[in-house]
Amino acid sequence: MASSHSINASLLGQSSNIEVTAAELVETDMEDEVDQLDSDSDAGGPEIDVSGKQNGLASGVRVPGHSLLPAVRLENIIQADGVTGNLALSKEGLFILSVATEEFIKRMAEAGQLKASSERRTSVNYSDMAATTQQYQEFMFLHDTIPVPIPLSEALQLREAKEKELIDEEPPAPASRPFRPSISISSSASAPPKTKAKSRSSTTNGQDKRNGSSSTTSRRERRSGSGGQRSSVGGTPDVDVTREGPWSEWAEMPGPRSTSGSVLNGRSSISTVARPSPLANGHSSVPSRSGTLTPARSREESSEHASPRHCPPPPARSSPLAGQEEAPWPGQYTGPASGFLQGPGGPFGHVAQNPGRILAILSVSGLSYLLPVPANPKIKVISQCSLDPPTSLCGFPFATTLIFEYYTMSPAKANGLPIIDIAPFLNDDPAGADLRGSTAAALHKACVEYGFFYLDISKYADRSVPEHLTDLAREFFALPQEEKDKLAMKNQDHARGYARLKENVTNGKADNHEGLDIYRPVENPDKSKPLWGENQWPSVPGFMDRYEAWVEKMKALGLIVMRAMALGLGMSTDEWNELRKQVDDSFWVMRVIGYPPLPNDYDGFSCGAHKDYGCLTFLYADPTPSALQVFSSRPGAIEFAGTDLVTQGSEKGVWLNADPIPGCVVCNIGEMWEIWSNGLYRSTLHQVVHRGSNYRVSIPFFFEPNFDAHIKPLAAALRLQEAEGKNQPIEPRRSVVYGDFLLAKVGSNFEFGKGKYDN
Ligand SMILES: O=C(O)CCC(=O)C(=O)O
Ligand SMILES: [Fe+2]
Repeated sequence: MASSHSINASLLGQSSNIEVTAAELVETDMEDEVDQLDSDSDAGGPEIDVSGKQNGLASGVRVPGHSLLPAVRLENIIQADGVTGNLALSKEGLFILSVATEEFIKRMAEAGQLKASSERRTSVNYSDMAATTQQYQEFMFLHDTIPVPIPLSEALQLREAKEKELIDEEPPAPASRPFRPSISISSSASAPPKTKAKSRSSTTNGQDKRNGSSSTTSRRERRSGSGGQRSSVGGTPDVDVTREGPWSEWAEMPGPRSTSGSVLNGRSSISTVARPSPLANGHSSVPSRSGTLTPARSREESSEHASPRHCPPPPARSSPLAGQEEAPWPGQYTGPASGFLQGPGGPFGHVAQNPGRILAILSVSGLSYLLPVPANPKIKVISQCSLDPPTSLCGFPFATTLIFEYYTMSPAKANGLPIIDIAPFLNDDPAGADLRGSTAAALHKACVEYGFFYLDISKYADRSVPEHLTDLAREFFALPQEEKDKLAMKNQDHARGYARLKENVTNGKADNHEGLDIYRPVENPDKSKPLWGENQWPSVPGFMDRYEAWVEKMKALGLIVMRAMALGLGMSTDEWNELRKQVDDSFWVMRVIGYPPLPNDYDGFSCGAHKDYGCLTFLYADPTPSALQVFSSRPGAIEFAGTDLVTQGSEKGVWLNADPIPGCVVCNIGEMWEIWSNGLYRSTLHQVVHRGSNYRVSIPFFFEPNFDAHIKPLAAALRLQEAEGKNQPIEPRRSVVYGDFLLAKVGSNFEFGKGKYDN
């Protein structure tokens, strides 16, 4: 025990500036494990050759075909964790593991070094390593293992306040009562965040402003209350696309990682049992690059490994949804180590700020509690843990630390946004015709009802590709400001390039993000013409190539989805061919956006409420939860929201979290589709409110019509509306040439920067 404390202290503590991690406050019994590992070697176990000489290598030299990591060390770790059960790892398996581990060490060390050098330091310290788990998707799974340190005084204050709050909320149970951990969270804590209902006038061509006072535009339309009319479409198959989809794929995958008090050896010492998962044995699973946990083991197998010592089965009454279908939590796990203790709003700030994945720690000094799980149908207990033995830290007794994880119903179910698998449209296999029909119908329904949906592209694009793009984006955003400013939009046509933090203004308020806009290249570029300049690419190695490849992929996806939508609208082949001609040379735009956390007192949003003005947006975002919000006035959504109704324009509704789902992009339709569909499809308001502690990156790709496309209501949409309206002829409403429409928006940006454009 002492050994781990001393290691922690040496890592974290400077006598003048003592820092502790949240994990230290949540004292665990992992010291036992550390001691045990140490004692392996102490007791004459295999010598650990840290020099690599065991492999005949000079220290520190990586030679292909050899590993610096002694196999015996890896074997010890694997055996100590019981990772492979009774199965032995072959020599090759072990070797590959050690090579991969070396690669991991290298990458993480490089990431830490990058952070240190960005602050002009020569030594990489703890906080640099902790920062990597905030900044790089591939290390985010270590979020709780290497929590960002907070000052001791702050941590103690938070803990004290938290304890006081808990004691105020519920009296301790009689001492004789059997220990039945539970926790009380006020129901308001589980409700979606209250976002300010912003009062904005309804403008048809809302203008964005840059630099606060300017009259320039960003690439978003800022309209409120001007959504497309909702109408249901008769005769369309009513397909429920909120299917298991990726959920079923993940059913065998671990959900959120068990809260780990472990700091140094990276092994979790806390187990979960309420929802059987490979984590039930208390081990950190092997992460994929996305930070999701990959090894899929059967439920039986995982419960076998459950440690009864740490994992009492949940009380029968623990879950108000007991017996209902268990759904794994797919999003990025946000552990108490940072989110809870450091989240805005102090203790429970995390809870309030992150509905959907509520975690709570109850540290009790010598008391047992029976606190009722709130009778709130939105809350489902997914795991609980108790830690023993009783211990103390910094003089504070910790008789028992309880950790509960709650989450509201799975986001797809909670937010109701459909998940649509595009796979049937990836080929023309005649056997897939039925599936294509139902997918097209599902798309139609999603566009009528929400204007937003998840597009499952897991069979189309490897997840690692956009993940890598976010890493590249982080590299770019981590550059010194003056480097980024070299790509300023004003150096080109005022549309292509980099916009600083808060430069983009929505609804009169500066957005708390920075971004890089890349547009479809044009022939004969001329930066003196709006939109007609050249793209400005960061010099980050690989950036341009990787992003260009993604653009190609997304352009092709645009055509695939358009075809599916044409089918959903009941268009004939000829009609589709006509529509295709309007989008086959898309004047696409790609944004790379970086969002620092929104300051608590910030009078604005990460990205204010707006509608996208083009055709289709495919949004890939890192796994940060509770950032992108979609406005919905559907009755189901309102019911879910309870009292959190907000008014946007003339509509009452609710902001739903559109958290990322692995393998999916969030897709929404822009205003061009409102025109094509004569208002049948909705272009929906959305906003970003990123209150997490990490730096969020998103990469929306805007698949737009051709520059010269003449957009007007499609005959198929009018037919549908007429059928619905008992065959009364419907007047087409609006029509625009896309390029003119775009210039009207972005042109004013140009005028602001350059003086009036005169062609
Ligand atoms: O970052 C996001 O999640 C959304 C960004 C967005 O809506 C936009 O750029 O239009
Ligand atoms: Fe948007």
